[in-house]
Amino acid sequence: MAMTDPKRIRNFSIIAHIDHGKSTLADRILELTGLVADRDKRDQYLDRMDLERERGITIKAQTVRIPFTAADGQEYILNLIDTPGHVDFSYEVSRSLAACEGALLVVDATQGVEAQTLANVFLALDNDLEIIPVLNKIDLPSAEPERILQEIEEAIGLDCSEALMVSAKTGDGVPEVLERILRDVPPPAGAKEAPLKALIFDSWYDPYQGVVVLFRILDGFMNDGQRIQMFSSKKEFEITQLGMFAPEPQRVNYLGPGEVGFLFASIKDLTDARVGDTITAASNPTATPFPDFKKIQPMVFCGLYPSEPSQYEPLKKSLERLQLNDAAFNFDPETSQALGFGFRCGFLGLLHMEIIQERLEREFQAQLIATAPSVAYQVTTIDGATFTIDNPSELPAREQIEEIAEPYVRMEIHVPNEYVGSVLTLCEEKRGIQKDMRYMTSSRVIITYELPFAEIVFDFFDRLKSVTRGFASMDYEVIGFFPADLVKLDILINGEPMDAMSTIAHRDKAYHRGRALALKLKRTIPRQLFEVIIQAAIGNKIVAKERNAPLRKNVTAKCYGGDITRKRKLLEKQKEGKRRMKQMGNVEIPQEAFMAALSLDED
Ligand SMILES: Nc1nc2c(ncn2[C@@H]2O[C@H](COP(=O)(O)OP(=O)(O)OP(=O)(O)O)[C@@H](O)[C@H]2O)c(=O)[nH]1
Repeated sequence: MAMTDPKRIRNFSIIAHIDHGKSTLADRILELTGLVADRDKRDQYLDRMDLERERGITIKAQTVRIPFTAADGQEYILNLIDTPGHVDFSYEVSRSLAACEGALLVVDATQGVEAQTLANVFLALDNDLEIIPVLNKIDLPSAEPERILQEIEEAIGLDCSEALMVSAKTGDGVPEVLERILRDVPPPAGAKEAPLKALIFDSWYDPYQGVVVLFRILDGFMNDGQRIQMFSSKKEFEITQLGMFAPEPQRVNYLGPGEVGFLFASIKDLTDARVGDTITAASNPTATPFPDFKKIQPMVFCGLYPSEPSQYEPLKKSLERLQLNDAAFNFDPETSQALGFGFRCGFLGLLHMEIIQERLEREFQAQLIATAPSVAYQVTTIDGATFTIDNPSELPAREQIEEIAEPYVRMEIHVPNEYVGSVLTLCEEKRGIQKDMRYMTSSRVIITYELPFAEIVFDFFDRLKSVTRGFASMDYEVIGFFPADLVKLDILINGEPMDAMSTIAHRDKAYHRGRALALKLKRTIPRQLFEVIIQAAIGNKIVAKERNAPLRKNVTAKCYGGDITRKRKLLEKQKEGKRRMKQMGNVEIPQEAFMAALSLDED
């Protein structure tokens, strides 16, 4: 096979707010170009993992090479590079975009510009991409193409006079999308003679082949069998297989400038092929790697403990396997006085954490106790040492602390104007500092706040959703650590400190939180055969005390006169609860109690 002339290549992504139809449009494109025959067709071909399909989100970037005969009779190669669709993965999105020259900006014609539409557009503009506006779902009676086009022009400043109107569902307008990509997305401009320079925009672990690396060549070319070097670590590997997804993996002997492909090189560790790194030739390395390579840092942490000590080793193995496939996830052994031996795990954000926890339970059937998530804090002690803690129980004693700094995010919230008041109230309650508020259109407002990340970890998204009836969309990025007046809030059960339940709170809120948490725990921890005293403490000061009276009779005796269904329900519920109980001393504590800190404000 001859090397493809870069003039005949177009590399593009699809960017959109969640649910605006990115995956559906990708499916129609594959179908239209004959890549996925009807009988193999399954919806949302690009979302390969079951979990992603169930949740309807795209986590791992996937790419497809699409041969396409244009109206002018010429053969072209379109490389569609899929991007992850959630804020937690914005670095991965930006690296996928860096591998392209253009992007289809898909906007739902019934919804308009949302927070992640804008965030993704900015990432695309940062990467100098040609942006093609595409209005989707025009088959729906509620579509308002005129209004939405105006919104895009006003909010983004993008010329929409030639915007495409499509229905990814029916396929209407999709052929025009392909022709437009050929016309407007510039072909790649790389130098064939220059040293090899390729960008890693995705990588994952395959149990049979080791690490699979997806890359885009900027300059030079890559041969099967070649020795390559990872620029950041200078580690060298020999390519054992070079290929491309068409859409199934297909082996090739070489790839040239502008091409997108995958390689295997007996790489065992995903951290040796990080997204954003530059691949070059071991014999003749490039002097100019891709800029902005960064090792992504986890921002949210929680403890994961086996519910039985005998499950420690299996849990460790499961975590190791998950880590193989996710360079952004990390874990270290930790010991809790209350929970015993377990692991401190770090995630990019809350969604990432949920996904990992779900995968653990699903794929490895591990029984877990997860502690409430926390952010990292920077602590400076009076003797001048500064360090980061990712577990509230590690906070030194008050008298040793000079300063505690917590991470802040800058958040943009898009909301119809009737909900502005509720959003402001919520952000103020969460210690936010308003930075900006402007009308995007006469009825939609963009509110910008700086907020402590810790406050977001505690139930912010659910609250935002409920106060705006689901009409708000948001996007955020971490902007740095800032000092705050923070204290540790401890929980004691029958006088024993429960280190796994410690949280860090702002001094102004700690007292109220302590009381709310104690009350919530009283409700969550089932009554036992003896009295259970639940206390909340700040330093040595007890700020709340609740008491669960001992259980005297059989639980079912509590049920009203012989209502058998209710009785059965209660018993089933108890059984369910049993699976996730942790014996602490002699008190049985259910999983929900460890998460109690997350939803205090609703009560
Ligand atoms: N009526 C109509 N529905 C559509 C159209 N395109 C997509 N949908 C529906 O909109 C929903 C979201 O579409 P997806 O393609 O999953 O959206 P997405 O942007 O890929 O979502 P994420 O993967 O979560 O980012 C699905 O239920 C689709 O069936 C369209 O043109 N018309």
